[in-house]
Amino acid sequence: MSVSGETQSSGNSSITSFFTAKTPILGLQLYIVIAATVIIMVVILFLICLLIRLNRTSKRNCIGSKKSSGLLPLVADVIRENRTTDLNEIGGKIDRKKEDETIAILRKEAQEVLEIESEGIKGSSGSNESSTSRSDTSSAISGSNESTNIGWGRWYSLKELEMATNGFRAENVIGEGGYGVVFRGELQDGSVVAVKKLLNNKGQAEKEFRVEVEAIGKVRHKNLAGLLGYCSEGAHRILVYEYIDNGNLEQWLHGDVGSVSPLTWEIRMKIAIGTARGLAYLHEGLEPKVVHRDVKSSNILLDRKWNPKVSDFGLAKLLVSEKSYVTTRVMGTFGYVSPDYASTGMLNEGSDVYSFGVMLMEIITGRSPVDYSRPPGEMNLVDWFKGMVANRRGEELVDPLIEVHPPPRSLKRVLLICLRCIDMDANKRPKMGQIVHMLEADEFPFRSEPRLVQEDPLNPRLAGINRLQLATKNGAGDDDQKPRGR
Ligand SMILES: Nc1ncnc2c1ncn2[C@@H]1O[C@H](COP(=O)(O)OP(=O)(O)OP(=O)(O)O)[C@@H](O)[C@H]1O
Repeated sequence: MSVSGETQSSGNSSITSFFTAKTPILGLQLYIVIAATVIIMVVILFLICLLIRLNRTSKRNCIGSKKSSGLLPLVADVIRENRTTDLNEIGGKIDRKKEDETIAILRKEAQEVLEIESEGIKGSSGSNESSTSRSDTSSAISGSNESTNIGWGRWYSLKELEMATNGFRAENVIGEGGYGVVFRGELQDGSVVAVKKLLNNKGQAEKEFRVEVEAIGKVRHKNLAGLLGYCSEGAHRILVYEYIDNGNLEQWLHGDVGSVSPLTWEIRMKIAIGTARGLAYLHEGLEPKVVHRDVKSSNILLDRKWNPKVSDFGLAKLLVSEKSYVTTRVMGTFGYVSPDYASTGMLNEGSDVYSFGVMLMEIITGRSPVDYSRPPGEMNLVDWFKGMVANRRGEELVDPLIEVHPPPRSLKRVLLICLRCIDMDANKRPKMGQIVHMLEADEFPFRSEPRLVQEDPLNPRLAGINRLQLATKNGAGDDDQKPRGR
């Protein structure tokens, strides 16, 4: 018993001395080295597990997005993440729940457009000719070897677009912008499209062009002019859009429409809200978000029911979601570009919000952002507008061509929305989703269907502006749905 006890104690002491023996590692005792190694391994294992977990989550998100791709724009959780704390609204706080509802509605609207298209039903403009649906267009030349379905839309051959536009004839020209000429085109089945022939002075490579167009083409919302497809042959770069048949907002605001504008206050607000919805969808309903970069009245197309459709994605660039801005060449149109974007070239949604604010001022006043024909203090719309509001002369801002003035409370609210949009501090500007919500606030009495259709669209007072040429070419004179000057 005592021998075995001695043996045991000598065993214990040899184990102890083994573990307490000094090692070559910094002269530390063995048990300390073992303990440190174990701790390090546990930490490493923990980190590996964490990484695996994170990786799985991101893959799941990716798969989620991919599942929604194809025809469906990528709708991501980024909407929630993008929400800033800047929710102070005029006269109170924006209700977050309502804001959520707004985003949900935007998503639903996008989904509806896709469903309509996939069912091959005509678009929502109410006109037989306008808003040719993608399915219509797809079926237009089905059977042609040259046509290719590209998932979200169509690839068009140069030949069929030449045929559609009578060889890109001058008579088919709807208008010309900084990026090319827009033609009215009629496909073989009679459906009408807008064919935008890009200047391609960049000599953009086919692949680069295709990548950009593919990204834009998937975007669908009832307040966005939908891209139906494209053509890329040789040096030709052509975009094919749904045709919106009632001109653009600039023409209606600044064209010769007579002494009373067909754009009543209610119609103007309908246009403002629809435009805000389209932009909110670009900013908050897509992943990666899309900044338009050239929000202005000539890029707001109108259908016969005064539904606005934001057009011209030629300038739109996709933003990578991790970045809050991208630095790029300053683009946009004089008078609409936010001072921060112009001076730094830093682009984010706030630049669009500023431009939207200027456009809202234009909608209220009927004045162009820059008008050299006015007295010096009134040439710059933003400066004049701010001065008028500061001097409590808001009532005088309303376009004299608006026959029935808005209720003072509604007017005041919209004036203040304008001012918030053009805040010099880009971070203080509201998000487009918030603007939708503010514009739709209950105080506005324009929930009911506005006076949509006015009288003679061929009013000679409109003769100088493009829309009349458009209307005439389209045979719009026979359609009693079209807007009329009074
Ligand atoms: N999908 C469309 N349906 C009907 N008309 C269109 C369509 N897209 C553009 N237009 C019209 O074609 C004309 C030229 O448009 P475009 O977008 O090329 O130039 P812009 O907006 O006037 O100038 P910028 O290039 O500086 O944006 C405008 O009158 C516009 O209203």
